[in-house]
Amino acid sequence: MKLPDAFISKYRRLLGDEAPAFLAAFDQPATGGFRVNPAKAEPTATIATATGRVEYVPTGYRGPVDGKSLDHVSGAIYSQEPSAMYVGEVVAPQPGERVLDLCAAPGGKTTHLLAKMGGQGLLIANEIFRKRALVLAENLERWGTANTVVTNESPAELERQFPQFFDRILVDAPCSGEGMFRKEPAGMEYWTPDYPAECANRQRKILASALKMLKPGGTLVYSTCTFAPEEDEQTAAWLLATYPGLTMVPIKKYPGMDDGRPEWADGNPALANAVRLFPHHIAGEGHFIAKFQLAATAPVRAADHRIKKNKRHRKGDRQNGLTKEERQLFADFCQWFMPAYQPCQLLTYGDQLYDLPAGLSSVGGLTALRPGLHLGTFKKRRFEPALALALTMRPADTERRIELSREQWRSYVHGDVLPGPTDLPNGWYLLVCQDFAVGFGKLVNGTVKNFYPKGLRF
Ligand SMILES: C[S@@+](CC[C@H](N)C(=O)[O-])C[C@H]1O[C@@H](n2cnc3c(N)ncnc32)[C@H](O)[C@@H]1O
Repeated sequence: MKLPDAFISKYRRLLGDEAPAFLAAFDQPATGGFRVNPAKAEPTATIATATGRVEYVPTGYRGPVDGKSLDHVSGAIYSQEPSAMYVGEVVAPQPGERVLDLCAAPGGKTTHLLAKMGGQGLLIANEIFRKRALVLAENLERWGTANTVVTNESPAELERQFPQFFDRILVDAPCSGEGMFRKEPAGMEYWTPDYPAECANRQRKILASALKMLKPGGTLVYSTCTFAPEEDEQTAAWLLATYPGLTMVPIKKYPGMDDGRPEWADGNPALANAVRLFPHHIAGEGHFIAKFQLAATAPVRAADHRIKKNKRHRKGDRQNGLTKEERQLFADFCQWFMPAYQPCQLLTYGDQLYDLPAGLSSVGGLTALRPGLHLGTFKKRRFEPALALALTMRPADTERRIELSREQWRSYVHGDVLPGPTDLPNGWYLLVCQDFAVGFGKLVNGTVKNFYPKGLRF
């Protein structure tokens, strides 16, 4: 790979004797991997093609991912290169906590955090760029999760809405991406000797917002996929120098992981608590991770978070934005399909019905692409369940299910109408293939009408 000359001389200077091995790693192929979704059936077909486990991530494997496979499309796996997987382990969110993933798209780390939270608590996944936020929403929908709100906001706007609110915050920052050069060599075109310092400036602004949202006693994880000390140790040093309430939390180092380099910043020995994953020491593309804890001194904010109500939904006989007719339609659907379902807080956005996770009383003040679990759409006098709901379910969660063969699943994701059982009553069914919930179908007199979203068909 033709690396920029200034990049080569910079790392020769920084790494000395190690530089040849570091630079040679850029000529090796990129490392692939995937994590398994613990909330779904085991993706045995993809695991069978794995080349090994990721030693430091219980759900992590090395190996290729087929983006059109049943395992991927049903959200049983997420494709992620191995060194990026360590970030979720370091954040280590607990079930029931409030977690913010501030720079979340396309969602690799978010899905990892969600898996660790086991469906309990609240996760806000934010992305500043709308197009990327839409991809994030789609990836999280496939992973299948009820306790997530996807927002498309600037860190500064979120900071106004969530003062001292979160137990854990991840800032997986936009960076100079030197660890992505192998996978996406085009990234080198943006690289100049000054680029890391420009990125560092932006990172400091994002981190300043993040800290305003962290509860006293809470933890902040800062990570990048670059090797540049300006963004890595020097940003961590800036945090410690600027916020006296912050201390660095030591991160466990597995074989092949390096300490942070205090000498690449202001010499503060605490910086050694950070971790560096270098591609010439451990198989992966490369990452820097630092973890901080905020002192538990300031008063903690009250538990319930209130933001403006969505004005659209205050009129008439509406409760939480639902008309009487809509409430009835959804109750009828629940009775038929999921009688045990206990919604947290139903809420409508136009004709879309969501279940807002506990801990938020509304998302009216935010640009929320997914204000919780997308349950479905109200059409003229009927309710149509959403793919997102199907993908949060285990087949055993409903008796209204129809098994598809692998060939039928291929026809389903292609958008075809399928032959169905003739001995079942008409109505909505969860379609299941090899223990994975794959979507909804409507059985009408022995035919399964296809409700797989048109934009996802292949
Ligand atoms: C390294 S990527 C995040 C990757 C993601 N965490 C994952 O694991 O899939 C950084 C993200 O920060 C976003 N970003 C760029 N500028 C930003 C800003 N000023 N504030 C917040 N996020 C920003 C980028 O659009 C990008 O999606």
